[in-house]
Amino acid sequence: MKYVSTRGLADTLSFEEVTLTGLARDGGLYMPASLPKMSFDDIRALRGLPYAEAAFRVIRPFVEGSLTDAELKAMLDETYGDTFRHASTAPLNQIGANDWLLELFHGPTLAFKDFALQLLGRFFDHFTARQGKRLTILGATSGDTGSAAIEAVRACENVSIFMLHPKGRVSEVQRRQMTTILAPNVVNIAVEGTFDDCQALVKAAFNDHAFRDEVSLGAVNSINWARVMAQIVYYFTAAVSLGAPERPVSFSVPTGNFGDIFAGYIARGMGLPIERLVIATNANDILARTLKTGSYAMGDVHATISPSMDIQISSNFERLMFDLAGRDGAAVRAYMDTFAANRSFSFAPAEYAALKDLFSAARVDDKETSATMQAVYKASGYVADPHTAVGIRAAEVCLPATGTPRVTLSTAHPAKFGAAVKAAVGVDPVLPAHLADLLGREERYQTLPNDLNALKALMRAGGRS
Ligand SMILES: Cc1ncc(COP(=O)(O)O)c(C=O)c1O
Ligand SMILES: N[C@@H](CCOP(=O)(O)O)C(=O)O
Repeated sequence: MKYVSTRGLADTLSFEEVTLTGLARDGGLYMPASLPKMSFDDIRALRGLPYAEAAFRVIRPFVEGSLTDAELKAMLDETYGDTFRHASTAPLNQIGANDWLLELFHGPTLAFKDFALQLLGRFFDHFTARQGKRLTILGATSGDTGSAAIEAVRACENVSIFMLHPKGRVSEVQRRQMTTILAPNVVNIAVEGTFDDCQALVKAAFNDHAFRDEVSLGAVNSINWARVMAQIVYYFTAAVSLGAPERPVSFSVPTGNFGDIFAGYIARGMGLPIERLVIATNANDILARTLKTGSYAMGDVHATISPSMDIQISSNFERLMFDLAGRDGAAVRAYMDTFAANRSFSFAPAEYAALKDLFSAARVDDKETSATMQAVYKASGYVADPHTAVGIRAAEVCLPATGTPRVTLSTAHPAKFGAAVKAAVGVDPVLPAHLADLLGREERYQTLPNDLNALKALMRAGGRS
């Protein structure tokens, strides 16, 4: 499998190279040169398989030429074996006659990010050892990627990680999940700014080619194709559990950086019968507005009770733009240049029509999020986290109540957002045993202004200020 950049100017790479490269050198994101297809027979054959085996069948074509079957199998068995606390890894939980939650929070850091990052850590170990290379990871987090990435690489021999989070804008549990990991290869940085500022710093560091080569920069955000790839799998396992390929399924996906829902879009492109994909946003609604108007226009970042989605610039949207624009890198460059200059651009009419054909979208504010948490709790006793509640409400708004099953991705454990959950439903969600003493652990992190030079200096000094 070969990978091409959305901006059309960077080298075509193998899976191994893409995984270690992160952002393409032309500033774009890597995409598979063509999508592997799964026939209805292939999809049917996933029924009842252990998660790791289903993952093997879905992921195998994407890594072709970089990993042998035996290597991939071993990594998937390790990733989805003991590290997840639920026997079915990604269980479905029925909360209404036609409504299911796909619970993706049974991994070590209690959010869907573990599905991809536990695997990515193993790819890093394997490829850096094979190449005799060290990697300096620079990541940005609105709360969940950070802890999942740190957990995944803390024991990697050839990797160090610098993780940026927006100061005061992540929950206490999220912050502590990152800052209490005191391993020598982990540096946590609170940036005086928003998640978008953190993500812009990461991209600016990658676009500084001299610096990127000097420190051998790598990515754990969904900039890295391997992240999206791993997240494709659970769309297949959920859909076949509900009767696919004979019965189509719709998914509602709490969305920030557009990575998780983009994985659903890829699953559909591979042949999975997905009737509708719903983009569920909180008050940071750039994507819902884009669906309504055809213009992708930057707004202000609002702090919400679903803080992991407090994002305006959705990194992976560029991957969709690439497809909408007929995989024309020059067209994507023109859109991104217009966006950089004006903070907005408008899709050509045919592309806008295609976008609306592919996705629905809804904006769910904090009041509706809390009301949804209350309604779900009252109806079924289920305690949903606020991000999941955004997804549940968006499914209600965008999808018919009967017919095609509605599956909402449940992206985080409620205990990560205890204060918001308590305020909405009066229940104090309990952290699992391995995190029970989290609030008493020693924390270590540094604070930096939103400044690339300050960040580069800190990284050059190995995290010692
Ligand atoms: C709990 C939670 N839900 C949803 C999202 C949105 O996912 P994505 O950024 O892939 O759209 C995030 C962060 O990315 C998250 O941490
Ligand atoms: N919500 C994310 C933001 C980063 O998204 P990513 O999927 O690109 O890593 C977070 O929790 O950090």
